[in-house]
Amino acid sequence: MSESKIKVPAGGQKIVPGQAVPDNPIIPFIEGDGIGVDITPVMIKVIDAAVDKAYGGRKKIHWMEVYAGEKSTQIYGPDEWLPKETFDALKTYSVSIKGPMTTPVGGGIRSLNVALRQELDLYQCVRPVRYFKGVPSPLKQPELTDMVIFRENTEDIYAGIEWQALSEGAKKVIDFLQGEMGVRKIRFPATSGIGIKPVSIEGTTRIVRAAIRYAIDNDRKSVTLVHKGNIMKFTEGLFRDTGYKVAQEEFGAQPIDGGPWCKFKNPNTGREIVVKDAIADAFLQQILLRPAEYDVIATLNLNGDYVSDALAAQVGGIGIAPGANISDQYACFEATHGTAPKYAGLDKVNPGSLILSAEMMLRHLGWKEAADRVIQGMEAAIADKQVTYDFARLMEGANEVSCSEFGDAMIARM
Ligand SMILES: NC(=O)C1=CN([C@@H]2O[C@H](COP(=O)(O)OP(=O)(O)OC[C@H]3O[C@@H](n4cnc5c(N)ncnc54)[C@H](OP(=O)(O)O)[C@@H]3O)[C@@H](O)[C@H]2O)C=CC1
Ligand SMILES: O=C(O)CCC(=O)C(=O)O
Ligand SMILES: [Mg+2]
Repeated sequence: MSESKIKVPAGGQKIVPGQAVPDNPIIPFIEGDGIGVDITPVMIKVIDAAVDKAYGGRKKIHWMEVYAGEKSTQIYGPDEWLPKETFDALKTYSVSIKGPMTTPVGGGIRSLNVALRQELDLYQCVRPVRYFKGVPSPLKQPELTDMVIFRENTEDIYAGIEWQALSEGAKKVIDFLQGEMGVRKIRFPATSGIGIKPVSIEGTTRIVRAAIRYAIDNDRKSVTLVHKGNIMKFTEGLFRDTGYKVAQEEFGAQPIDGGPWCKFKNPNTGREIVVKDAIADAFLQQILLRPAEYDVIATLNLNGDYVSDALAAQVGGIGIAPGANISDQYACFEATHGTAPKYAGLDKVNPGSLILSAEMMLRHLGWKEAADRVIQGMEAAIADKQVTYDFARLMEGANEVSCSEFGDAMIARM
């Protein structure tokens, strides 16, 4: 067996699901490709400072680097994009954080990000979208956008089940569809690539359940099922119908005016939670024109990907868009954006999205006081107009700072 490349930090302890989080947890992190080299060290510095300021040395994260993506190929060998010991560490230590990883277009390796989500069954991609005062936005009232996206993270066309045009596999699938299933709608059968879109009752039930539970726990007003079920009836339509069923059967929601919208009383607060749906194209215009009408969003994998970036832009861009990938056992936090390769190594981009992803991680650990410090530092740095290029180019009188200087500006204001 080859020697482990992972150095387990002395003095740290494992987080065990179902048990109290230790004061010295070991948290594995993947640096990430592209701008990962810029944002990941800044995130660690900011989070360490927040934890220290909140707990005066009583609690401390023991960071443990694990490898995936380009760095992994340098350390383990040319074809080792996602080593087994990385998977094992993410499972063993339960809670982790990662930088972005590159996925080539058209060919080459399949997404490592998607592979991680599928392998660990991280079925909830949770992406909160909120406005920080002072951030430049294309909207007149960006503060009206306050949503939390629950994106299904393991199914859909995003699962990557495809056959390349002109390949033996594509020919076989097309022959089967035409010969055995009576399909007549493939316009150019000889030159089509083929993709499969699995959407299940089980997968939909668990993501919608998670979204509704979140709405209950966080006293939110509505959960909107976003789908394209008018066109893709047996996949996206199934998502909508199953979503309403979960609301009615598991949470006792009652139809409004004969349905399909329904509502139930939040058992904690007595306030009503409405469960409704929107067709994805209409939803994308509504979030711009009437954002205040949307709150918690439950949607399929590909829609969730598009909606995440669109909503991030409404509140100032992808530089401050955090996220979490969560299963019933594990959690791996990551920003919404990618590797932004043209900025890699320039100490330029906004580290806010990864820092806010780590802030979600602190709340997940129950370290609320440290998470509050992070928000305080972020709000104050932006209010003082100490911002990275992405905000500075759209703000009057801003002082443009580097990626690492933004982290320092946050720490100085916690
Ligand atoms: N979870 C993951 O690991 C993800 C990985 N990816 C992968 O990343 C690679 C690059 O994808 P790409 O489509 O370019 O999308 P990116 O999200 O990487 O970048 C697109 C643009 O968004 C802006 N941006 C991104 N991150 C930041 C930041 N931290 N601060 C400020 N601005 C930022 C920049 O805009 P501007 O040019 O205006 O300055 C950038 O050019 C692809 O291989 C893709 O597959 C993509 C998404 C998620
Ligand atoms: O895996 C990738 O490269 C892209 C993933 C992505 O865009 C996302 O999850 O938001
Ligand atoms: Mg995306």
